[in-house]
Amino acid sequence: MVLCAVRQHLLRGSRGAWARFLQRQSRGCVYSSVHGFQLEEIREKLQAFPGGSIELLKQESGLAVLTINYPSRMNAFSGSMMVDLEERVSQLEGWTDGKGLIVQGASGTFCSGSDLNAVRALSDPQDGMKMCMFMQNTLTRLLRLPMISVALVEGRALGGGAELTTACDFRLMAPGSVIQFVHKHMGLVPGWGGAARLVRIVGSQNALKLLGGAVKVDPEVALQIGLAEEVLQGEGTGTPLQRAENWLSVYTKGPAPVIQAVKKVVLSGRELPLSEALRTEKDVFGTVWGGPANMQALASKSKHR
Ligand SMILES: CC[C@H](C(=O)O)C(=O)SCCNC(=O)CCNC(=O)[C@H](O)C(C)(C)COP(=O)(O)OP(=O)(O)OC[C@H]1O[C@@H](n2cnc3c(N)ncnc32)[C@H](O)[C@@H]1OP(=O)(O)O
Repeated sequence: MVLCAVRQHLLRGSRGAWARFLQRQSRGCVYSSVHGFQLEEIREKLQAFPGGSIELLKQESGLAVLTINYPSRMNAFSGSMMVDLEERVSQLEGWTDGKGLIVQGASGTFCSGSDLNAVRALSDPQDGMKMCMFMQNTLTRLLRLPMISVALVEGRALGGGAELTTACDFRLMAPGSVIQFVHKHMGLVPGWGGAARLVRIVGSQNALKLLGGAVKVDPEVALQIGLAEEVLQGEGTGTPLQRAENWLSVYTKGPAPVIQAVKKVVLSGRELPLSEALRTEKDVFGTVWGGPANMQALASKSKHR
C-alpha cells in the first residue's frame, strides 16, 4: 500500500520530468513560431503536392510498421506524404503500448528522397526553409519516440531517404541495398537533420567522407563504419520485414513501460548535458522502481546466470 503510494508519487513526478524534458526540447520539436515556423501554413503548402501515402500498422505485440508508399516514384516524399508522416508520428507519440517501430519502404526499396516534382515547385529559398523546418521537426520527434526504432533498408535510400534512416535508432540493410547522401550532386547539403545525426552515428570524419563524396554506402561499408547494425542475410528465413522484426524483438521483449524507460534514459544520455541526463535518468528510474515488472522480478527471485 505504502509502496504503491510512493510509486504513484514517483510516477506523477516522473511524468512531469519527462514532460519537462520534452518541453526543454520544445515538445520534441526544434522550431516553433519563435523561429518564424507556422505549422498550418506549411502543412497547407505541402498538401498542394499530393501523391503516395505513409501507412502505419500498430500490432498487438507492441511493434509497429511504418511504410513509405509511393512505388511509382521509388517512394519519394510528396508534400502530402510529409504531412502524413507528421500525423503518423503524432499517433505513435500517443501509443502507450508501443515498444518498437520498423520504418520501411514499399515494394522492395526504401525511399528516393523528396519528390523532385515538389522540390522544383518549392525551389524558392523561403519555401525550402519551411519544408526543411517541417521535416526537421518531424524527424526529430520520430527519433525521440519512446520506442526502439529501426530503418529496414532495402533497395535505395537516397537524399532525404538517407536522412530518414538516421532518424531511427538502428539501420538494418538487406543485401544489395545502398544508402547514399546524394545532396552534393544536387548542389545541396542535408536539410532534414541528416548531417547532424550522421555525425553522431559515424563520427565527423566518416560523415565528411559520406557527404563530401556522395558515397554509395553498401551494407559491408555501412557495417564497418557503424552506420548499419546488421546485414539481413538468410534466404528462406522469412521476408526482410520478418527478419527485421525478429532482430528487433530481442530488444523489445518485456513490458512496454520498461522498454520505454530504456529508450528514455538512452535518449536523454544522447541529447542532454550529463547533469541533466543524470536527473532525467533518476526520474525515469522512479517510473519503474517498485513497478509491476520490478515487483514480479523480486518476488520470483530471478537469477541472471
Ligand atoms: C538532395 C536532398 C533532397 C531533399 O533533402 O529534399 C532530396 O532528397 S532530392 C531527391 C534526391 N533523389 C534523387 O535525385 C533520385 C533521382 N532518381 C534516381 O536517381 C533514380 O530514379 C533511382 C536511382 C531512384 C531509381 O532508378 P531506376 O532506374 O531503378 O528507376 P527509374 O529512374 O526509372 O525511376 C522510376 C520512377 O521513379 C521516379 N523517381 C525516382 N526518384 C524520384 C524522386 N526523388 N522524385 C520524383 N520521381 C522520382 C523516376 O522519375 C521514374 O519515374 P518515371 O515517370 O518512370 O520517369
